[in-house]
Amino acid sequence: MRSYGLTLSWVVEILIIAVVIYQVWKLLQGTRGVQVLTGLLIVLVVLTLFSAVLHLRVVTELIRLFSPSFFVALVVLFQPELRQVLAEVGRRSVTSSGRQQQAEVIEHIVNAAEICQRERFGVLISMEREDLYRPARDTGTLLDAKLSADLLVTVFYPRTPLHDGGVVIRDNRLVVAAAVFPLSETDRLERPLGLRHRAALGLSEMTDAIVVVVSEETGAISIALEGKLERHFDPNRLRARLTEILV
Ligand SMILES: Nc1ncnc2c1ncn2[C@@H]1O[C@H](COP(=O)(O)OP(=O)(O)OP(=O)(O)O)[C@@H](O)[C@H]1O
Repeated sequence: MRSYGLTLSWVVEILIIAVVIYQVWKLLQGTRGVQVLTGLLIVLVVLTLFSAVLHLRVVTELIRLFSPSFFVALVVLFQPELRQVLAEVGRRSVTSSGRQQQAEVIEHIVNAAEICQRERFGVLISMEREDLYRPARDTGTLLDAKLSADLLVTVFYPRTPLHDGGVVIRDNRLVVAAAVFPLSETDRLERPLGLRHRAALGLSEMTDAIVVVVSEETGAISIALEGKLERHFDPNRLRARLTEILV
């Protein structure tokens, strides 16, 4: 019986391409680039059909020449979305030891926030993810110490040299303390919230960091994420929310 050349590797290849196309399509739905992509594809398909039917040799040759640039244009056009997908793949492939480490980091932060809330110490903690905010390293004091709740409470103890400003945590290291974060220019910050919260918000607008704030004045715990301030956490809710975002 003729197999029409359909080998197992063909089937696998077709399946891979179908899955990739479906995932890319799902991801791009609703993004600003999808109309441009649809437009480009329509133009390309119509031109290819026309040139095939009418034997337009020059147009066919031009399409053949410019097809590779089309894929480069796609990468440029969807650079933010592609970055997001790759980051997501990276996050999903976090090993169980990575998850364990993140759970420990969260525990240190929650314990420190609880103590600082009780003692009314102002706290500003950035948990870095993909993006690295270089100015924090330039303005702050480099520590690169293993993270612990005690270390955080010590750093934010008032009237000590490092308590002013924010700390940056990457993985399970406290990288820098007394760092200056960018201030948000939003006019939607509620009245009693001042510069500490504005700095948390500012950093979350510029990077993908999760920023935890404890108010010196009220002890209220907040999270700044993607330019939004989530407020009124107690330690348990803070643990649950950070776990939801990170683990
Ligand atoms: N750009 C910044 N980067 C890092 N930390 C900052 C920045 N601006 C202010 N801070 C911190 O915030 C403190 C001032 O807090 P301020 O009282 O204005 O803010 P707040 O949001 O009202 O905080 P709280 O509720 O704790 O009083 C500063 O002493 C400093 O530690």
